[in-house]
Amino acid sequence: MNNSFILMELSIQVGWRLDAFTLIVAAALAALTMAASMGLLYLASARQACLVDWTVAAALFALSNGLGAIGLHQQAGPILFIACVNALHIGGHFGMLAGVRRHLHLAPGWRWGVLLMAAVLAAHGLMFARGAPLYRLALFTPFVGALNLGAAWLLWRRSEREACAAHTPLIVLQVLSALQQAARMAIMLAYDGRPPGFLGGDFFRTSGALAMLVYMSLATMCCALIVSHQQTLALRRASLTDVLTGWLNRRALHDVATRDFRRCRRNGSAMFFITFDIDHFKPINDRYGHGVGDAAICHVTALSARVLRGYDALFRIGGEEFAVLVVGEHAGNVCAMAERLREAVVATPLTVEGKPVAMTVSVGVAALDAHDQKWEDILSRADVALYHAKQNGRNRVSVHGSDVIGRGQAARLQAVGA
Ligand SMILES: Nc1nc2c(ncn2[C@@H]2O[C@H](COP(=O)(O)OP(=O)(O)OP(=O)(O)O)[C@@H](O)[C@H]2O)c(=O)[nH]1
Repeated sequence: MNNSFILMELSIQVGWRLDAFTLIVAAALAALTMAASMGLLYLASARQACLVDWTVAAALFALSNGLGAIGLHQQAGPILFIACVNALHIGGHFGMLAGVRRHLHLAPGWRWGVLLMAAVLAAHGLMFARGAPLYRLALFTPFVGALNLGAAWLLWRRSEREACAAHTPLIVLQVLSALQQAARMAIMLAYDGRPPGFLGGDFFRTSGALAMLVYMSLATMCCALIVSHQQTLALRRASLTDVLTGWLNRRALHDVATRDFRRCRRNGSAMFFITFDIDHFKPINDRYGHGVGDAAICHVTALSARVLRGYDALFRIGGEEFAVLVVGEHAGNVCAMAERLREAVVATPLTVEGKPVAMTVSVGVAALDAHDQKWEDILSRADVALYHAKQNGRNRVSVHGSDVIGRGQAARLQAVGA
């Protein structure tokens, strides 16, 4: 049974009375609270731009309800007054969608929102819209429903896996809002614009104001939840990322490698570490200064990331030492990848003050072994191979374990250990 009918029944049995004017004032206050909450959250710390859209949306709702309360108090208003109430209301729903779009890194499209509000104002000039509230409801409900469902659909389709839980309440709220608007319109149409009383008052106004009050209260919570969860994710990402290169740090290495080691052990998949270190890096620092040293590190990581495209497990594990975790690849491909990495650094010198500065890297490769107890065992073998590459003249790839090297690569790569 529809919620509205349940409440009608209850109001008759229990004798509830909620007057529309009080409800509209309460909805305006709830909208003001949301505007203040979103605005303060933006100023206080979060600084997420979607908060600005949601502040504007809530302010439009507050204005719409405030004007609605004045109109109701004066019992009637000119059509321009009603047009402003409706345009602001639809603008508020557009603002909710704009905030969702910006949160998902899409353009908020406020230009379309302003056009929509202007079109709503202009539509009140039509004979049809000048008539009974039922006609306006029939005209505008599909737009509000589309805005509500559009926001829900975007959140559902474009949510990252780790943000799903925080997005779900707003998705549900937007869908319920669209359903509520459709149910309200259907009841109005079914009773030809004159349904029985609702909670002791006029159905059209009382149900609309009550729905608005509930929507504003819940939207405040849903939007705040999304923003605070986003902030938590950003902090977590920052704690796992190296500031200079944007590569993952040692803490992230521990999390990712522990998870992948267990999975590879279970599935019997291959797992490799490629470690590499910039050769003679200290002289670059000493000669050109730390700033150029930092640029050299970024130069090498950018080149490596291009060669290792598709592998996002790239780690900075020391000052100028890096590791790449590769899972499920053939040993031959991993060795070829390590060689391409070395070649890319040789082929692309760093430019300092317009002059090329040659750079090279030494690379070590090791694979998961049947006796390994932990991922650190593979990494330390890759480090042994890297040390071997350094000892044997640098600018070369050494692979731990001759069995890891394919026959085709044996000529170019050096094997270390058993
Ligand atoms: N600019 C800059 N230098 C760093 C950073 N981290 C470590 N270093 C420097 O990197 C240098 C590493 O020097 P070494 O370990 O002697 O290695 P190397 O000179 O590259 O020699 P080999 O590795 O043996 O080829 C040290 O001078 C560190 O101060 C950083 O983030 N930025």
